Amino acid sequence: MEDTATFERTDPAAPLRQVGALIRGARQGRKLTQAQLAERVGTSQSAINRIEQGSQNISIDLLSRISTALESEIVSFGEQKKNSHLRVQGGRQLHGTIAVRSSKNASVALLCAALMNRGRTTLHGIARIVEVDRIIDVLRSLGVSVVWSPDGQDVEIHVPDDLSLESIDEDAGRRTRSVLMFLGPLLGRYDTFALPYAGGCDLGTRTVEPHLIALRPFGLSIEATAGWYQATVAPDVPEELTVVLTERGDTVTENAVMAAAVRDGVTTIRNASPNYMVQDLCFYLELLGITIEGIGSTTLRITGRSVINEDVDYWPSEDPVEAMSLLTAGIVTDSEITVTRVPIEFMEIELATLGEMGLRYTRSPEYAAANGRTRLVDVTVHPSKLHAPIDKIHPMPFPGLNIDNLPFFAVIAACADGDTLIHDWVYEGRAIHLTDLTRLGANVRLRDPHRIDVSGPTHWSGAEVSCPPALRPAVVILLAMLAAKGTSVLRNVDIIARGYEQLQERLITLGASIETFRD
Ligand SMILES: CC(=O)N[C@H]1[C@@H](OP(=O)(O)OP(=O)(O)OC[C@H]2O[C@@H](n3ccc(=O)[nH]c3=O)[C@H](O)[C@@H]2O)O[C@H](CO)[C@@H](O)[C@@H]1O
Ligand SMILES: C=C(OP(=O)(O)O)C(=O)O
Repeated sequence: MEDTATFERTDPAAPLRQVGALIRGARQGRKLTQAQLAERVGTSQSAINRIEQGSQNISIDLLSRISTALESEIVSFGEQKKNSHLRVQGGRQLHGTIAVRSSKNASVALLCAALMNRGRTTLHGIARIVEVDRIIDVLRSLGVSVVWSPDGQDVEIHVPDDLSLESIDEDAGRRTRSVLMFLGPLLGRYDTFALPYAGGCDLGTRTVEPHLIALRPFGLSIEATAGWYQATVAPDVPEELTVVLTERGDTVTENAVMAAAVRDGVTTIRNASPNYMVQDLCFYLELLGITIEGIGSTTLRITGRSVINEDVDYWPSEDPVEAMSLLTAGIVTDSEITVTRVPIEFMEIELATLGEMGLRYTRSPEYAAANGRTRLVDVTVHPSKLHAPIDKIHPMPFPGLNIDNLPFFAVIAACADGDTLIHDWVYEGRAIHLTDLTRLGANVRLRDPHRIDVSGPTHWSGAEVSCPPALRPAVVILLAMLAAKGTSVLRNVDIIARGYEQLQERLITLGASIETFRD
């Protein structure tokens, strides 16, 4: 077995944390305490603790002694990147407390929005995930200075007067759908520009048409040619504008909000998404001096400024989808765990639905997130006898059951007594990935590309599964492996890091047995 790290991250503290996590994983895999490992390599337990946390520099010499003690090559130099896989010993109860981190979707929106500010933007506690790295790569290729703090927690962004649009990192741009959110900020600054076609999860066709419809009233017209969106911006846009979105989509709303923020005028946006990432974006824009009425509703009235030059600090709020993922880990392993910092406004329907399925849970009084606006609670789930809901489970734009939280109901329904119909009307191809649960013993039947029937309870059994090429289904399979007695292997798990920061390592702190290995 090989546990190795390759250093590709833009966050300077990331390699240390990555190495620390690999050491912790390999040590736990060999059932050694920190004190026992310290004794084997001739150092102190506290030094091993700091190394595992990624908060202490480590010499090549000590690294090599640790590698020998753990019979594991922790770091390889100069080799090609190898695919990562997970080996899970499932069927164990989890215990303890785990905190939700900030969201992928707000982080990427805020990074794009920072393009509008000529002053300094510091984003605190930003999610350290691959999706963030990709957007940062694109920003840097445009000449934007993006600097991580030494502890890797915060990024400071300075935008130059002129962006080098011609040198945009095409490859990074193509791998993230969020690059679409450059449209809104850029149309406030340039008459013509080009962006590479946007990527994202393999969820079936995801149209860009709603973005083009939303931005047309701002003067934007787009021609799609050979893998590029060629944008042209007309000059004479009326001061007072009303934009009606044809879809209540999250990133399309963010694009319209940014286009409205970066112009002198008043824009009313109807059928806006009031979802969590849109709210985070609006809170940041308010700090930039933009007036926004109706935050959290479907009608936004925005008074923008064509020149924005403010030094601001912002803390994106906690991720409701990560909250759902962590709660699901507790639910499907029949455990009592506490998930802290749950953004409750965006989890209420999920918890109500779970309550109807028999989940016993308790929640703390509310407290404020670091942004001072989002309401958080701690949720403790208790082992429960689950039953299928009477009605089908389906998502809706906020305030409905979150579209990205839906896949977690598949593995939960598989633990519940009875038949559950799950209807993912949103994505053309996501429900299909959930049929991989059958590999672990679940009874999941695909009615059509949008609907699955799940019959439980499941007698889970360990299996080897190739990771689905979609973020949430990938995590759903991993969580099912935690429930399945015996050994499972999840192959090619790199996609998980697109949206989760050190998920495997954090599940290990709850008592999960997960080992990372490479080809
Ligand atoms: C970076 C980011 O923030 N990504 C989120 C964002 O992606 P994003 O905003 O890119 O979502 P899409 O535009 O792909 O919309 C998702 C799907 O929902 C459909 N749709 C959406 C709204 C609506 O009123 N009617 C409708 O039919 C779209 O046609 C599409 O098939 O929103 C999605 C839906 O919440 C989430 O899964 C993504 O995690
Ligand atoms: C679909 C998702 O994200 P993206 O829009 O980044 O593909 C997701 O977060 O589940």
